[in-house]
Amino acid sequence: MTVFHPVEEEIEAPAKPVDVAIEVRGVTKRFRRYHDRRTNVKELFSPRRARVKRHDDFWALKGIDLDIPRGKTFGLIGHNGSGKSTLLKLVAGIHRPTEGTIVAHGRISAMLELGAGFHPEMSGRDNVYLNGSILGMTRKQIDAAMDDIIAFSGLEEFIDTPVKVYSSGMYVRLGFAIAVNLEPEILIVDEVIAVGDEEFQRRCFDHLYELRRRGVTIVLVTHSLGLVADLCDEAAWLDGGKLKAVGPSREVVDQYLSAVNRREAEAQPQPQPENNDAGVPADETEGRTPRRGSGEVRVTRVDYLDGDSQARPFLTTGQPCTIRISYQAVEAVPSVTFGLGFTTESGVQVAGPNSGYGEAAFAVQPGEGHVDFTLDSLPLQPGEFLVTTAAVDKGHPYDFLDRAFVLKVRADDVTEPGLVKLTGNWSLGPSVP
Ligand SMILES: Nc1ncnc2c1ncn2[C@@H]1O[C@H](COP(=O)(O)OP(=O)(O)OP(=O)(O)O)[C@@H](O)[C@H]1O
Repeated sequence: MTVFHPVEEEIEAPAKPVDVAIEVRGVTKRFRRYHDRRTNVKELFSPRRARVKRHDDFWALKGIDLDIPRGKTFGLIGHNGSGKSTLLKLVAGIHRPTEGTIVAHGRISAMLELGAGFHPEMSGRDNVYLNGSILGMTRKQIDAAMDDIIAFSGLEEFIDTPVKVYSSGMYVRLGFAIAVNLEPEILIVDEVIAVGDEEFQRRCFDHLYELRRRGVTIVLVTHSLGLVADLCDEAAWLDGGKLKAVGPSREVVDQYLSAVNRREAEAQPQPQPENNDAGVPADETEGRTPRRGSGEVRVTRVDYLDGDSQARPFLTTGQPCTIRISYQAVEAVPSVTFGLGFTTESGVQVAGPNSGYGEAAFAVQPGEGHVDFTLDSLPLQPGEFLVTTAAVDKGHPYDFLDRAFVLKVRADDVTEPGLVKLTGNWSLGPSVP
């Protein structure tokens, strides 16, 4: 699990900048993907077999230029397969770049794949010595750190057992305990912390914050964007092996989230009243949602519009939006109050706005029409909400559709805990000595 790299190979320490821990220059990485394309007997004996191409070149990284500042915590984000782990492995010296150079100014301690860097037949304790010596530490130095490593790992009872019997969580515990306690100058962590249990993860993060305070350069790959925004000073976004953005972590996370949302919106068909069932109540399509009411006015669909009045498959936290309730009235109804209910899958009622009773109620003419509920800023946080619609008059239901629609909410920036985002102003009062 833990791979330590002393200052060596292309990771030389020239008398160069003091403010950059890792310099990545024009780095590309090509992987050969081998495959046997002989799929039938005829092909197997064909003389042309020799000319069949047996591998593809795959460029996992393309022309990466990056400076990772010394003493900063740096996050790498991007889709699955975008090249994050490959870049970490190049920095850790596990792979060599196909083109370009990587120079690391400092002793690297890396926590990459589960089990890498451990000898399975050796005990946890002996693996600590092994990793420590690879890192260039003396036995005395390792002895001095041993108690802390064992305590941090919580593996007191297993430390003299061969690591081959460890669970994946135990590997992570020992690996992280070694990586952070052997005084790295540059710590590289690839997602593996996520394997540990809740309590251990919290301890890891506390320790990462502590290392950060001590000025250790940390490079982190994670899919937790909140963590990147919180813990990291800067971040880089990789997309298809290319560097898409680099800069202050919150800005990069926001750009990435916007792009993910855009992609999702493009991938999903826009609800079209004529040919799409997306906004049609479930009972109309599957006959399963409880519907009640006298039926003079019936809700026919719900659409979600963005601030430009465009129908969207989802709405965005903090952005202006309109929820459009379409209805059909079989006769003129002088007083209709329209209402919406938002409920989580687990049944928590989040909000229930209505258009107002009595004087404020709408007079509806026969035929089709719609009512808009418009918000300057959507307070719902990302997730899926079940939407109930109601068309009533002072307690008399014309139409009530219980949780018949789904509203998807996405975020363009980092979200807060909870179902809703409260916007308000904070101010500090006078202090009393
Ligand atoms: N040793 C290898 N041989 C061939 N292809 C590889 C090898 N290692 C990685 N790849 C390919 O390179 C691409 C980038 O992989 P990488 O693991 O760096 O992505 P990632 O951004 O870390 O993804 P994830 O978020 O899923 O961990 C992938 O398409 C992967 O299949």
